[in-house]
Amino acid sequence: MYRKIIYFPRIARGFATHSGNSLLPPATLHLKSGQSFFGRSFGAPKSIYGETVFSTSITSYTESMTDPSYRGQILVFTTPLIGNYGVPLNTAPFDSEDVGVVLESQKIQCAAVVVGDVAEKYSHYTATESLASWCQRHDVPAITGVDTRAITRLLRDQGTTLGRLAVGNDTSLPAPTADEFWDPSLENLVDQVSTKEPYELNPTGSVKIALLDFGAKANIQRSLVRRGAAVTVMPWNYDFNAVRDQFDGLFLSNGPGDPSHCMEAAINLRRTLDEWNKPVFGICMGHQIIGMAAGLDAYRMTFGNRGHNQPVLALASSGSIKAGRVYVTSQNHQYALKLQDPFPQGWEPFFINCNDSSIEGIKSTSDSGKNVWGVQFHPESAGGPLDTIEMFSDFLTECAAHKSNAVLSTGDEGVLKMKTFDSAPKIAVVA
Ligand SMILES: NC(=O)CC[C@H](N)C(=O)O
Repeated sequence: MYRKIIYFPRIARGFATHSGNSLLPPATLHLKSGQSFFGRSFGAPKSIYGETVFSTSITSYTESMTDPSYRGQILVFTTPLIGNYGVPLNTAPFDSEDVGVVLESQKIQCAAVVVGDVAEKYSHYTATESLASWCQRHDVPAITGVDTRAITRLLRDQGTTLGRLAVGNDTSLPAPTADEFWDPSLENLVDQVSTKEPYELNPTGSVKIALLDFGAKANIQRSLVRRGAAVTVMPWNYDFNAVRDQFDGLFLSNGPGDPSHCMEAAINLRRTLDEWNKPVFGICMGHQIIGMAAGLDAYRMTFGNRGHNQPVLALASSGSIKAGRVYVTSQNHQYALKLQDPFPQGWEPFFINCNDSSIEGIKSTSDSGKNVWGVQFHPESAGGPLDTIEMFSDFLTECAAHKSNAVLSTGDEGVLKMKTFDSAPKIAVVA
């Protein structure tokens, strides 16, 4: 028996927002647990199913929405006003670093977005369109005018919940029955977003990195390329062992869905780790694959961690990371590695989450003869803090250690941002 709870649209709070605008078509978010939230549609005029998750990030809706790890998810933003800085042109060269996009991939990856108040007017010097027009152009439905706090409190209590966003005429249909909901975690979403063919970025770079693409965010690629790496991006299940001698290091990217669909990659990696001693670094899904190859289990968290202010405590020192320090990190995950005692031989916990004590990183022990790191969070940010960005330099420095002619550069993300501002039009202050 599902509880039937009805939440009515919020009263509009801002003059420049859509909420409560009765000219917009109706939209309803149905949760499989029985609750329905009524609002207005500002995206594509179509209805979808997905997994309803919330993000506590206060900025970077553009980066989150283009992150392939959000594939299949109905993304609820807890920040009430979303869209106020619009959306930039995704192919503009200003920050592309030769990876082809400004945002995190070519298109919107999440299934839908849910916001309290969408900003109709936007203002930013790089913006070329509104959030609403971007969603419509990418055929992604969106709802505004719902109580995102109420939705988030439900999701925190009952966990990530399957949902349906019904738009327009579909809002007059009854809520779907339990078996009509689509569960994206049953599918191998990685296979849907990973590159089908290998390709190279910055081929003249002197340190050769193979990147297994589980749904890589562009800023991971930029963070490697900016530091001087040549990056060969490979499908997630590529037989890296057949070509590994050509590379100085292996990188495993982030990616959507349940990591157990990628067991094949963990088995391949286990062989790599047994037979190859060069550095390996993994982020989020990549970290989970490293853990599975090391013999750890991954489990599904209640509501995961999605946001840009997740504190993690370093338990060990390595490169720029100092044991005992807390780093603020960007995160987007539903699964995590299980803490076990003892840890598999040759491995140790690297970071732990200060809020929920989940594992945030693992590394090979210093006496293992290996250089392997996995982190559950996103050192590349986009969006979020750059506290751990130097982990890319740490990784590439280790990859270059056996080469006499390697030329690496500092990433200088902060400096790059200043350069971007140098070329910006003057900001007019309106009284
Ligand atoms: N961002 C990621 O790589 C997420 C990894 C995995 N899909 C999870 O949800 O835990």
